[in-house]
Amino acid sequence: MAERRRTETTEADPDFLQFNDLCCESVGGKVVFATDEWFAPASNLLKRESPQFIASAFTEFGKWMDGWETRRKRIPGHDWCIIQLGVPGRIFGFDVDTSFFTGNHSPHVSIQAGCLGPLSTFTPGEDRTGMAATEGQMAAVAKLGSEAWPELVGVSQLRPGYSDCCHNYFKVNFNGRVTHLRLNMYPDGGIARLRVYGVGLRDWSSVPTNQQVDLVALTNGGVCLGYSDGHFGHPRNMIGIGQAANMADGWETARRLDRPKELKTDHQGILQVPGWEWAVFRLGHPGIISSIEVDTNHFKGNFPDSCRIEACLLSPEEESQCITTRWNSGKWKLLLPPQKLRSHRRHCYATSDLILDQPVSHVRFIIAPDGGVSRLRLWGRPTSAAPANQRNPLSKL
Ligand SMILES: NC(=O)NC(NC(N)=O)C(=O)[O-]
Repeated sequence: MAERRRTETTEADPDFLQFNDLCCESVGGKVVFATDEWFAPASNLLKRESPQFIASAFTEFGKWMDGWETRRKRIPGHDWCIIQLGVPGRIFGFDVDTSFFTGNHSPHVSIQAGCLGPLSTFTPGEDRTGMAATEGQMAAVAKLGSEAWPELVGVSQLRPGYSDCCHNYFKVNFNGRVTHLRLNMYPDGGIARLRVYGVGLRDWSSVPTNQQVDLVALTNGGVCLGYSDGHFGHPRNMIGIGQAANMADGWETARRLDRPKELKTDHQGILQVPGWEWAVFRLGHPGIISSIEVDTNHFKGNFPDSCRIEACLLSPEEESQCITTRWNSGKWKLLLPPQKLRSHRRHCYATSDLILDQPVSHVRFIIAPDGGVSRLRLWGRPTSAAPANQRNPLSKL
């Protein structure tokens, strides 16, 4: 039986793991080229789910592996692939996860970054019968000049995919906007997943100031900067693309242990409980929020009883202070008063439900007492207030 994995990070984990995965297939990331995909396709690198191992699974090419695995190279060179990020942005770190690749993991890796327009795919795809990508595909991809892209991770050793050492974390210090990555493995081998942690960077100059946009969306540069509990699902899932696929694609907390033995409600039917859970987001751009959507899709026996939303406008310096004080800022103002929530349902709040019409840059989403929410949408129009913070706000340095 599969082991239940802990979704929360620990103190020892790098801070960048809190950011969004910009290359996951669920946000539109795709592999556009790979030199070789003999044992397993490079698209597996971008799967959302954790890697699996099925001891009895074999294909006509060899052992079935849940990752990208090339053949043992018998010609000069090394294997590499080009990945198009689903959300272009700034990258703060990588996890090169070698789970289950033991004896066939790639011994070394490097990662380069490019900034270009969308590409169509050059991959060998299902054709794994050649020794490598065809000459035509190699010639087409050579025009990208990817071998000269800036290096975000220099040639580095990878640990094999045993459960206690399969995560190979690399911190990145690079200010540019990235659209594509070149992942090099030396000389060949297997990697289970590539996670690219960062914050989306949208070109706001092309967005008219009267246009309503979801200011917290991952695609628009929204990012979760703190939360009280993410036992079953990280709050950043709420700002993902489209509807949530299942409960794992939403924010879900553990059951709070301080719930009274006997529950009581107030005159609005809202439970009177001592505790709540919270998640703070920085918007992709400061703006005035005019409508809100809170979706409890998939959360049927575990939706929160109620929610409320606070908001404020913070400078980068104030943001840093808030992070060190766990967001106990005196600046929070109520945006959406407490609302009773319902099971597996989209709740839409119009301008008349909101009690703040000032520009804001950060929101605190509060649920009581606990439970799960699949999506949070904050529709509004961007204002000319200060641009979003560009450095890593969670950096411990
Ligand atoms: N037993 C293996 O995993 N062998 C090979 N890999 C696969 N996937 O079959 C290899 O040689 O790297």
